[in-house]
Parts: sequence; C-alpha cells; structure tokens
Amino acid sequence: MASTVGQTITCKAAIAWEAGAPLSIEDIEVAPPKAGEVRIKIHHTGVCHTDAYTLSGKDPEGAFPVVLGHEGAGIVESIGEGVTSVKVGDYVVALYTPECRECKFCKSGKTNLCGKIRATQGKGVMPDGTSRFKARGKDLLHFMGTSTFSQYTVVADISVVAVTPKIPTDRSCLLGCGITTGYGAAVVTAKVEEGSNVAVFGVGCVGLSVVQGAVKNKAGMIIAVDVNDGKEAWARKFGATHFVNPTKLSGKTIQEHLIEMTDGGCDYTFDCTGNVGVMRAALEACHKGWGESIVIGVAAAGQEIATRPFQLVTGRVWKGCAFGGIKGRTQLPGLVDDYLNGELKVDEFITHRQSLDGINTAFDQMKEGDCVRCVVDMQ
Ligand SMILES: NC(=O)C1=CN([C@@H]2O[C@H](COP(=O)(O)OP(=O)(O)OC[C@H]3O[C@@H](n4cnc5c(N)ncnc54)[C@H](OP(=O)(O)O)[C@@H]3O)[C@@H](O)[C@H]2O)C=CC1
Ligand SMILES: N[C@@H](CCC(=O)N[C@@H](CSC=O)C(=O)NCC(=O)O)C(=O)O
Ligand SMILES: [Zn+2]
Ligand SMILES: [Zn+2]
Repeated sequence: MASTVGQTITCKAAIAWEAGAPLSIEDIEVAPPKAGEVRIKIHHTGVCHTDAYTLSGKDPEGAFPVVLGHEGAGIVESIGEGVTSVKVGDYVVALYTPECRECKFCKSGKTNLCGKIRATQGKGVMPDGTSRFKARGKDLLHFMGTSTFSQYTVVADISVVAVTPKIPTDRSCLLGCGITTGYGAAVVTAKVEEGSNVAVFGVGCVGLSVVQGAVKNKAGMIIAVDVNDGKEAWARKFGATHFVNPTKLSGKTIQEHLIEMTDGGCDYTFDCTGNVGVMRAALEACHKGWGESIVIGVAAAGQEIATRPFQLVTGRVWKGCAFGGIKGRTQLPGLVDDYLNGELKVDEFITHRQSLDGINTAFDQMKEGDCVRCVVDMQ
C-alpha cells in the first residue's frame, strides 16, 4: 500500500454538525501532523456520557461542527517534526488530559491537569490555532484534544501515550476515560484507606470503577447508591458490599440513611452522576471532621452546587478530579500492566459493541440502564 506519510488522508468520521442532531458518518480529510503532533489510526473508541453532554448543547465549551470522541486507542500512522515520545507503529491511547511535564501544573506535583494546551484544546483547535479536519470544504473543530470518532485523528504529542500491543485496542480505549477516571478518583485522588467506608453515587462505568479502586485499597463498607435497581448486581460483581436505591427510602434522605449505616457518615463519597442534588447529598453523607466527597460527574451549563457552609466548617471536604487525577503518560502504562496481570477489570465493562456506522445507536444504548460501555470498532 502507498505510504500516507505527509499526505492528507480521506477516511470516515462521525461528524457532529450541530447540537442535538445525530452524528453524520461521512468522508473527512485529515491533514498530516505538524511539528509536535501525531496522527493516529483509531481502531476502537468508547462512547462516554461527556460526548453526549457536549452533543446535547449543554457544554459551555461545546462548539460545532466538531469531531467528538475522547476514549480512543489505535496505532501511530505518522509523526510531525520533533516528536520523540512515540513512533510510527506504536500502539497508543489518546489522552484528553495531556501531560507536558514542563508547565506549572505538571511541575507542581499537586495535580494531573496540564496547562500547556488547555486554551486551544477548549477552543477545539490544535496548539497552533488551526484544525487538521475538513469535510464538505469546511474546517471542523477538534474535541478534548483527541477527536476519536474519526478513523484517523491528529493530536498533540503530549496528548498520547504508547502502551504495549499486548492489550487489545478494544480494551485499552476504555482506559482513555471511564475506567481510569473512577479508579483514579478512588486510588489517586481520594487515596481511600484500608477499612474506610465509601459511598459511590451512580453505578455506571465511572462508579463501578470507583468501586474497583475502593476494593483495591481494601475499603471497609463500599455502598453503591443508584436509582436503578438493575445496577445492584453490577455493583456487587465489582465488589460493593451494600446497595441502596434512594428512591425507595421512606421518611429519610439518602444522606441520613448513609450516616446511620456507617455510624456517623462515610469517610469518602463520590458523585458519579453529574446531578448537583446528588453532589450535595454525597457531601452531606460524609463523616463530620474528616469525610471527603469527590465530584466526578459533569453537570450541565448553569448548574451550581450548594450546601450549608456549616458542613465544611465542621470538617467535611469537597473536591473533584478530572481523569481520576491520573497523569496519562506516566501512569497509564502501569494500569495496562495491572490489566494484563489480572489485577484491573476492563473486559467486564464492555456490554455493547457497534461499528462506526452504528455510532448513533451506541449513543442511544448508552442512555439505556443496562449499558455500561459500548465500544465502537472504527475500522
Ligand atoms: N470528571 C471526569 O474526568 C469525568 C467525568 N465523567 C462524568 O461522570 C458521570 C458518570 O459517567 P458514567 O458512569 O459514564 O454515567 P452512567 O450514566 O453510566 O452512570 C450514572 C449512573 O447514575 C445513576 N443515577 C442517575 N441519577 C441518580 C441519582 N439521583 N442517584 C443515584 N444514581 C443516579 C444512573 O442511573 P440510570 O441508569 O437510571 O440512568 C446511572 O446508573 C457523567 O456525568 C460523565 O460525564 C465521565 C468521565 C470522566
Ligand atoms: N467543558 C465542560 C466541562 C467538561 C469536563 O468537565 N470535562 C472533564 C472530563 S469529562 C470526561 O469525560 C475534564 O477533563 N475537565 C477538566 C478540563 O480541563 O476540561 C465545561 O466547560 O463545563
Ligand atoms: Zn469521558
Ligand atoms: Zn503540563
């Protein structure tokens, strides 16, 4: 086959032309990578609620037309000038939380957020301010620095990590967001201690991954909270010790119930729903003096969180994290090793599969209660 290096590639992508409309599968032109950039042949991508959230028009940063997708894995097709961190043929996972190792954030040792390209990433363009995508003669925007709903994508070299080809791309793609986010929130951000009591609100891909992290750190009670009774079996399969459906409590709130169950409140709670009312309940279910509540869910534009300041005065801590607090280039290969050693569940999250042509069905399935993750075969 003729080399594509340095050439514009025409391939298929799922394009979001406008908010609220189905994605359109059509030809897209993908320009070669410029200096410091990497072009990836995407093999598989997961579909995350954040893709649906931006497509819905509720994301204050959402702009159209755009190529969505941020949970993707594939092979490096070509690299731009000066790229040394990956090479052609490497198996890679795209990173919506980049890691430059040079900026104030990366050097702080306090966060996994990286400031180097955040401004251009939020505007939907590459670090030089331009797009590598064109369709119907128009430039398309990039999304979260990754745009994995295209058969080929271009990312900054700090937005990609090479992983061993021993992990199939239909599994490694899920480490690009959902699994890493929940697992990292428990293990890296909260640093759940042995014997501590944990409540996880929302038992989707992210919540199940929090449960998995809490099990890894030998938590005591791991209480899964979900409005969907069908999630109890899932939660227990991943190691939850208790399940509560808050809609079935009579005469008391979920926070009161959890405080009773844990003799004073949870050591750690996690919001994995994106519902600001749930975030409040999660904070107020924490133990006085030290309980920490981690916000993971993404809430719609205009939504705000509230509680009595007294809840914080009396020692409860409210914090949040993106990508679980995991530094992708440094820590993702270790998660891959954990998977290969049988210490990290990944296969178990895949409940649905689609081809690129079926990606709109993947969005529909994601909103049904029995879908944990749908993996899309991009080729
Ligand atoms: N901070 C970050 O870096 C990231 C954040 N996210 C965000 O995390 C959130 C979770 O993602 P994901 O796991 O994929 O989502 P899912 O929709 O799969 O899981 C959410 C679960 O919460 C349940 N739920 C809804 N309302 C309530 C409620 N009031 N109380 C308890 N449970 C409730 C849902 O039930 P039902 O089945 O009935 O809908 C569902 O089971 C999303 O907001 C997503 O955007 C995702 C990845 C990264
Ligand atoms: N753009 C939105 C916020 C969306 C958001 O919070 N994204 C998370 C990842 S969610 C993944 O599925 C994130 O990484 N946030 C940190 C960041 O720097 O974007 C808005 O403007 O509200
Ligand atoms: Zn995501
Ligand atoms: Zn950085």
